Amino acid sequence: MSKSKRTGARGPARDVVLGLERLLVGYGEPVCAPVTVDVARGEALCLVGANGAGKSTVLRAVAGLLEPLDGTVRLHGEPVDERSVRFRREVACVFDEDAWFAELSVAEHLELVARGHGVRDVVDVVDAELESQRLTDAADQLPTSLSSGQKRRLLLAAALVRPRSVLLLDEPEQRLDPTGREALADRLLAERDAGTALVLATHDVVLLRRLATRAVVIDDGGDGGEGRAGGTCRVVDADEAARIVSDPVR
Ligand SMILES: Nc1ncnc2c1ncn2[C@@H]1O[C@H](COP(=O)(O)OP(=O)(O)OP(=O)(O)O)[C@@H](O)[C@H]1O
Repeated sequence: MSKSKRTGARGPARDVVLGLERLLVGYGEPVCAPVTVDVARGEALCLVGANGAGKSTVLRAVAGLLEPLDGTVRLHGEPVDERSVRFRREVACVFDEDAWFAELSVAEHLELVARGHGVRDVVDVVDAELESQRLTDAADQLPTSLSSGQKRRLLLAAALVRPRSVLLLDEPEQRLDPTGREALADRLLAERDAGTALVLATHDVVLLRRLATRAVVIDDGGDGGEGRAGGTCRVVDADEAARIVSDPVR
């Protein structure tokens, strides 16, 4: 695929949605070097790096779930505030969490999320997403009775039945079989091309190659993630990121 196709809306008319400015994250101590990057409508920024590099921690700060140690995250130029209605309306997250109401079925969960976000035609929207996630046959099951891959697809469905301009995903490929990974890549590509700004942590080079417009490579400086003295966060193009993920010792 040509670079111009993959870079989508990048260019003079970029409409920046998210801005990370010398964002430093961690738990008391930084887990990685500061990161400065922005993401526009129709772009997908991938966060790549070894286990423990800090990808989820950066995502949590972008989602407003973790106070940065330093620097800022801005949504449409305003500092991120997870409590703000605009932020919650615009930002959908797919994190690795199992938070289900024990007594609600798969379909009822999705209907609750869609209704809570003011979606019209809730039943049609939920049915379409169940179909897209291959969960139609499981619509009446309780989420706790789903397989781990099905639970993952339910989390994704919950983010996709509601309005959003930003989609944050933490290793969305986890626990999906090859068919599920292909479907995920197709779905996220359509999402990106519809104008959503995506930020995702991933180890999946296929997803990276198909989806990324740019990437942040988080490198712990070879110290196994304990110290950050030699660590870097580099913004690279998608091809460079794919090379690094395919061959991490380079
Ligand atoms: N709640 C926490 N409290 C303290 N340290 C944490 C916490 N969560 C993660 N860490 C540490 O922060 C560092 C970065 O973890 P993080 O989960 O962000 O890495 P990651 O790049 O997402 O890794 P992976 O690819 O394994 O998912 C690790 O050293 C981890 O042990």
